[in-house]
Amino acid sequence: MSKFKLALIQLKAGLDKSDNVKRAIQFIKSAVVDHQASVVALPECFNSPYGTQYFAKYAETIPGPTTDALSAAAKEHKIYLVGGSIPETSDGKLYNTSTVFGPDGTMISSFRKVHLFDIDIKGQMTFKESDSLSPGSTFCMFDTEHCKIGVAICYDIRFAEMAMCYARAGCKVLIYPGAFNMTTGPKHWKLLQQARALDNQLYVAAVSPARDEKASYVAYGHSAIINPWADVLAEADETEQIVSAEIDLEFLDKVRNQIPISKQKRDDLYKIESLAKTIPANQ
Ligand SMILES: NC(=O)CC(=O)C(=O)O
Repeated sequence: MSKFKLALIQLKAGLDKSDNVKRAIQFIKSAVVDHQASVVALPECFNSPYGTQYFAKYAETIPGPTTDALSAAAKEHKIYLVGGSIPETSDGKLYNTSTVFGPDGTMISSFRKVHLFDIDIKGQMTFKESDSLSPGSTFCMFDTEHCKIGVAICYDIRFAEMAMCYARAGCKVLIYPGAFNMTTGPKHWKLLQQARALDNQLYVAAVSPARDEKASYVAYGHSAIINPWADVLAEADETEQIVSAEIDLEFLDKVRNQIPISKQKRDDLYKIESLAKTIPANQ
């Protein structure tokens, strides 16, 4: 069980929620039949366009119609399914939430985006998820017969500590449903995946919606799977498609044995107090 196939579905999500879900389910079948995937992931906000003006309108409870469809698909195809994310409504609040289903269709975990995407790059990209969403405050990791897999959403990939926590907890694959944009995507999307893969010597997969030039928020696309050596194993262009790659846990062990950084960490030094001791008092 040291090898398995991971497939990412770069879905084009439009205004019609039921059509988005229907097409996601068709693509899941194709990920299994055409790519022999046993772990499949959908993009961030796959049942709704991405934008603060849409979250309330498209939000559902969990469980709800969208997650019921995901559960049935996971059961039908006997796969682990990382259900991208959907706008979730709970106790009068909205969250950007990912759900994970096991091969029997049971929801085995869920995750609410913990770092909300609030940025302001004047004249290029201003976005304030916190205008409508609330952040989650727990992580999400699930066991498979292959390895532990961690899930986080989009902006969460910028926070190296979070990936490190997952790695230290034993995850060997991190899956990020995400929707970077045309300002940050070309510069940061792949670099961040490679950085997290290399920092933690694990596999990183990031799965975007396909690009829709007419949408109010234009997603970058380029879903990708990176190995622990930071090689790009698979990368989409901007169009709707599936990309897949083999996850090889023996290769991961080889990299970790060759460059054994996790055993060489100096946790005794990684504290602000250790800096204070180094800096002469008069500076
Ligand atoms: N959309 C996001 O959450 C993050 C993003 O686009 C970025 O970090 O850049």
